[in-house]
Amino acid sequence: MASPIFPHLAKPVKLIVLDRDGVINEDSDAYVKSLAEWIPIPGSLQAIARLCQAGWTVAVATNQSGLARGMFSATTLDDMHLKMQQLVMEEGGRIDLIVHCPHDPDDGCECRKPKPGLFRTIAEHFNLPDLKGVPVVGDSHRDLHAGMLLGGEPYLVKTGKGLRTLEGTLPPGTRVFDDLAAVVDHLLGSAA
Ligand SMILES: O=P(O)(O)OC[C@@H](O)[C@H]1O[C@@H](OP(=O)(O)O)[C@@H](O)[C@@H](O)[C@@H]1O
Ligand SMILES: [Mg+2]
Ligand SMILES: [Zn+2]
Repeated sequence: MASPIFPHLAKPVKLIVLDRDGVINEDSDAYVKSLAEWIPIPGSLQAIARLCQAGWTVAVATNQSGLARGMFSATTLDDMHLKMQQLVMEEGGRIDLIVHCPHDPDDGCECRKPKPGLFRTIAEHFNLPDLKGVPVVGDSHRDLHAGMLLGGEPYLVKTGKGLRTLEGTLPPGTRVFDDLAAVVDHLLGSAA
């Protein structure tokens, strides 16, 4: 948060925003519809815990149109996020905020990525004017685009739909890594 008197002394905000499907857990073209289908990507939960232990705040921004499509209930989604939170906590970390878009693509909402609504909610939650300098990690172009609209720094992972996304044109300045664990190695300076 910029200090009102000495903005140049404002501490850098160690906040990161993660996409869910294809970054934290395995994605599926048939949607992740149940607790059993919510399977962590190897290394991702531990990567989140390493960030937390280094003083980072972790937020998740996810499109969940499967709700509007009737593929799973809000209760099932809550159960998935409880499982995600519990597994991260077992690794010694925590997820500070999870925001999701429950709408159908045709609903014309403001929160479905690539629109910036979820990222605006995250910035407001942490009393930030924007997400300048905040890493935004995704496997789809819409994740990166939405985060950049608030000033976020785009990071693409090759997990989930990442390799497909790589076939297209990436936003300028996008950094590409194999997976979330490699992004965290980079951010914590522990990359070999
Ligand atoms: O990657 P995040 O945002 O966490 O979640 C993506 C999911 O909500 C689903 O989003 C769908 O896109 P449509 O919503 O049908 O366009 C499809 O891409 C599914 O394969 C995917 O599982
Ligand atoms: Mg995704
Ligand atoms: Zn929405």
